[in-house]
Amino acid sequence: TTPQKNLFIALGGEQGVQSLVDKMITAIGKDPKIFDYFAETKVSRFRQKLYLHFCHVADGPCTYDGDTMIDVHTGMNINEADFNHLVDILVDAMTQQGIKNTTQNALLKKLAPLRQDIIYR
Ligand code: HEM
Repeated sequence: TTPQKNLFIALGGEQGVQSLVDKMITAIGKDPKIFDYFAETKVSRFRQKLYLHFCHVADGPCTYDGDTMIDVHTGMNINEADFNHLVDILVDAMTQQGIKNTTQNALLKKLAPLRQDIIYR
């Protein structure tokens, strides 16, 4: 047996990742610090694309067909504090869902390199 399963499976598969995305969207909707960025966002598309993106990043059986991280975040001028804040929202969602720390860290490690494509664009 392998101690670390496929990350997508460890995150709870389709249901688990969908639920993470839903929790994040709920949290963003109530968040005074970053809600303004999303004020004009079409939630149905964001929900679908964020799911596909996480699924793809976590080596799940998905093809991400959304815009590139650079393209989508260009013009937003997201700073480090706001980036970290969204990561905190993700961590809270994973913790609420009972995802263990090693699994949380594995996803965060895969997302970390994207930071440079997202901030100060
Ligand atoms: C690891 C961090 C992040 C990832 C993986 C990520 C990923 C994504 C994805 C997959 C989309 C959908 C793309 C599409 O519609 O084609 C998206 C859209 C968006 N992201 Fe991010 N994002 C991250 C960080 C952030 C941060 C820190 C902010 C702002 C504080 C942000 C603001 C937005 C907004 C406002 C949209 C919607 C754009 C629109 O309305 O079309 N993102 N992001």
